[in-house]
Amino acid sequence: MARRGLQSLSEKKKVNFKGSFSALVFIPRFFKEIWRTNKSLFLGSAFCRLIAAILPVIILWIGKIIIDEIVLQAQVETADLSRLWLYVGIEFGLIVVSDLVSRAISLTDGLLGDAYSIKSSVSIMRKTSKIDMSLLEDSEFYDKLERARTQTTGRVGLMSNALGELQSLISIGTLIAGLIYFEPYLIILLVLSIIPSFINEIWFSQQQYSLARGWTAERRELDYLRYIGANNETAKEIKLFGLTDFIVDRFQRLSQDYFDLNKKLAVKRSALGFVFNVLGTLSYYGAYVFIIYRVVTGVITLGELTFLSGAFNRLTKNLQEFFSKFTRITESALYLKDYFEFIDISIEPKITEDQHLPKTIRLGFEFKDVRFGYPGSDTEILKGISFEMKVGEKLAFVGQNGAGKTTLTKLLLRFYEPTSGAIYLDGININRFNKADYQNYFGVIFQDFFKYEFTARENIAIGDIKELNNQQKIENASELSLANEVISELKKGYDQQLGKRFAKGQDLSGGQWQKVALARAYMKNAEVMILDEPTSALDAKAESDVFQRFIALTKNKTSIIISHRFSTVRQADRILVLENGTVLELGTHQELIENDSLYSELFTLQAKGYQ
Ligand SMILES: Nc1ncnc2c1ncn2[C@@H]1O[C@H](COP(=O)(O)OP(=O)(O)OP(=O)(O)O)[C@@H](O)[C@H]1O
Repeated sequence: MARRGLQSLSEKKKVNFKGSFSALVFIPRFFKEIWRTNKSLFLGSAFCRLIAAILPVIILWIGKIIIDEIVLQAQVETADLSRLWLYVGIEFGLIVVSDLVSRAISLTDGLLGDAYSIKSSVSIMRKTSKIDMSLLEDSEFYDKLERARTQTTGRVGLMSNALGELQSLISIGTLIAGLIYFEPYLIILLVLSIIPSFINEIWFSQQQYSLARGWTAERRELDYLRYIGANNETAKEIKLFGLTDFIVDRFQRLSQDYFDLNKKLAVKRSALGFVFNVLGTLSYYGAYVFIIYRVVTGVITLGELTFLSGAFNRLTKNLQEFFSKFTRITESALYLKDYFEFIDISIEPKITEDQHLPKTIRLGFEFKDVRFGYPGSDTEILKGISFEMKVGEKLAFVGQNGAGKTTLTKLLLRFYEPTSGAIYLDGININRFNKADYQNYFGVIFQDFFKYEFTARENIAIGDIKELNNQQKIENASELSLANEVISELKKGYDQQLGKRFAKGQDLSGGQWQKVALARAYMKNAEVMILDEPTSALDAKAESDVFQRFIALTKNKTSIIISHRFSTVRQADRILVLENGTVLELGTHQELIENDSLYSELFTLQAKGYQ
């Protein structure tokens, strides 16, 4: 097999220098967000950093005064040490303050980081909920979402780094002022020592980001393999089908490629980093020799030597740190770009949603020559669907697997828009209504409903979450879906945690989960009910019970049932038979049986099976 990863890096889009610097424009907006997260913590952190920035030069200065005082007192006959002890006392005080301030910085950064992380995670969740399904299924978009989501800790790191950078800048400024005051020539050596490591840092972090970004899709696959390889939901099949080696091999192959590329880069970075560091040390010793020479020739004092060598040493370190932090900042700023681009995705509807949603349906829905293919796929799934669903009508969708039944409901629910043709509600194109209001019109249970690992009560209330505390409503809904039978057997009843993920959780059987999920559809008195294979996991008796209740409750209510069970389907007012994305037949059970086409064939086949 080709070494997919190694080959693919060069093929992947690389981010250039300009790209990484341009991402810095997001920094001010980032700080605005942090500022809004917690103003007092932000101010506290900024204040502490300002103190921390000017402390080094003051401490070095006091050190110089102490040395000069010692030299002076050693030369006089009757030494007066009182001033010396005062200076030592001041230095001690400054060291204590320095320690206190650095702890305060860690504390405020930690708290601010946590608060910001919560805020940005919430923003991502809220934004995701507003985004079209078609975008969420687009892999390029999904990668962006993943980068925005997984880089939360990176953004918190960016915050500390960026604030630290400002601190370093002030610190460097004060130290340089000190150097210039005594020995301006030392600046030249300083600049020389710093340039190589700066270039080194920028170049490598650029490569690192390119690698990480180019590999988003593969990392997503790795995460998925890691998930299915060690997960209680997949354990049964993995054991039974002996899939461990298959999954582990796939994981290892993919991660080895990434590891190799990363290793190559890390080794190069360390080796060159070492060489450039030696250059830095060399320039420090150059400066040191120069200063010693100046002391010996009597140009500067011993105290000034301590100050200058200390300041030079600190400066080279600070500058190196400044540049490496700077590259880390440009690197994280690129992730910031992903985050803001995600948050800024326009969710403006393509068509003005200018129509008022009718309180109740007057005429019904009409599909007019609806065609549709999923985004990113060339296959047309619905090929010119036209039919009417009158108000109060119970319609059943029937057809073989993949015929397009669920897709039809997804269009009705406006998860996707038809490629051509349109759907009308009381004669108005449904995309003219406010989407959230329109979707609120429906009570739905999906075929692939989600099993929320929440309590039973919450699982049901999800159908209309603002009614979470309305016990009566929850109980009514669970009676209709037969979920009450399941809940009465749970140790903690409605408060029972469901699923296995959390402590004291109790898992349910497929049919039991389905009853709980079905109750969601009953939570609101929706205008339209859609049940997509709601009873596939139920036993025959439960299915019949559930449907009797459904029929009674939805008398004169507009509803759609998708089912493969004809005992259920035949109870609908009319049945729409889909074949390969087209409407094959539409009529009552009796009409279709007499029609002697696909429906009557499938019905007879199933009826025989039950004999
Ligand atoms: N998100 C998607 N992206 C691309 N293709 C999809 C997507 N969802 C469904 N399809 C394709 O659309 C076709 C119709 O699927 P749909 O789920 O509507 O069928 P269905 O009639 O409900 O089938 P079933 O009885 O198996 O539930 C299938 O060929 C399926 O592969």
